[in-house]
Amino acid sequence: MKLHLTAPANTLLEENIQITGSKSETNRSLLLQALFPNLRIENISNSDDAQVMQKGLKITDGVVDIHHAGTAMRFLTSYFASQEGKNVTLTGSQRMTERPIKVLVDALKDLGAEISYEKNQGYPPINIKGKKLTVNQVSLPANISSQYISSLLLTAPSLENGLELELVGKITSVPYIKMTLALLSQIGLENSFEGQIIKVAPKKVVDDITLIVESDWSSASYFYSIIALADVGSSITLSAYKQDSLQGDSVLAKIYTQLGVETVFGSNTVELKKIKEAEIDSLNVDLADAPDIAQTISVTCFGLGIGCHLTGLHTLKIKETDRLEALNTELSKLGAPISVTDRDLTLFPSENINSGVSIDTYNDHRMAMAFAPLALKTDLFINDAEVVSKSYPDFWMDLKQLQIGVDEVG
Ligand SMILES: O=C(O)C1=C[C@@H](OP(=O)(O)O)[C@@H](O)[C@H](O)C1
Ligand SMILES: C=C(OP(=O)(O)O)C(=O)O
Repeated sequence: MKLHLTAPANTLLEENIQITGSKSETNRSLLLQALFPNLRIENISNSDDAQVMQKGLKITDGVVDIHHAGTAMRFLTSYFASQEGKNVTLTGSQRMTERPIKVLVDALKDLGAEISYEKNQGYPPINIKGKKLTVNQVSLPANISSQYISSLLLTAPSLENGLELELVGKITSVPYIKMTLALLSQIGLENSFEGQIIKVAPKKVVDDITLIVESDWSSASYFYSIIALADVGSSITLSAYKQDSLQGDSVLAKIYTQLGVETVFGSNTVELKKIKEAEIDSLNVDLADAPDIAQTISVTCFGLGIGCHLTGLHTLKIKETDRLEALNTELSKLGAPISVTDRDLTLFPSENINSGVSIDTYNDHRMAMAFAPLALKTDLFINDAEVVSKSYPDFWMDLKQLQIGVDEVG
């Protein structure tokens, strides 16, 4: 599906939007619910990634296809490795077979797991024969993906002797690890994170607790971008959000103040208000803790005509696509003066935005959603726009609610 996006007649916006639950919190909660069936979950994400996770958790034998869902791939690996009697092959989309999993598989093998590669060493598909894991200490590199660590931590409480992880090297995407531990704490599972060591105690039963998933902050980023590009005085209210979020991407509230957007927290809402034009020439941010908002921020800066220097992007090359290359290619098509390395992105200030450009999305939901706000500045096309369903199936409907023109073209 190719979409033509055009500016709303009035770029002074005022709207309320309900956003689906965080896919990160949902997929963690679902795994915990599989281990402790008396847990309840509210505000579950309606994303594809949450659906494949739900389906995957029900399978005991045979092939589990998790499509593009990185969290499902990684979280289910530890889960199945520790489930005695289950024998599954975990696979996914073509891109998933290019996203590395060796660090996690090596750690699980050190704990006694039986896992083998079905095609390329170090990559899905993998075959897992579930076993009782009794070894409880392992070390693993922490600078490639935090999902390997969260995966081990989520399964840890169900292991006979719990788990002690030693994280080697600089730890990346730290808030996601803290989110995992916070959810364990919410259901009464003892854990600690000191320096490079994380410990989780074993437990067989937990109290009847309801986990309430906060709405997705990465999804909120596209509305931050829209408000930053809209007229001063515009406002969008998003629900359901809270100030003490578990999601690292809530750092958006702070980052976007530099782009003229104020965030006002209500009892379960955030109101994003454009209070002034951005007063900086260039935005400098380290996104090692919030890699998923790199695309949004670079496109906002381009739309505002300001530059940016985004660092800490070393994980972007192994996500749904090589996001650094994809941003370089698509922003260049729009006329942006941009350069990327394998860990940072620099955009120079420029006034010109080419119109009528077709943005390629590379099977990456965030490519589609990050470029969409540019419709406030110029008309553009989004190729394969259905990719948004990976995390935010209602995205295009919600844009229409803002009176942005969203029209399917042949
Ligand atoms: O644990 C999670 O829910 C996630 C961790 C991050 O991945 P990395 O740790 O690989 O950066 C993030 O990019 C991804 O969207 C979700
Ligand atoms: C990187 C992402 O997802 P995952 O790694 O879970 O596929 C994302 O949603 O931006």
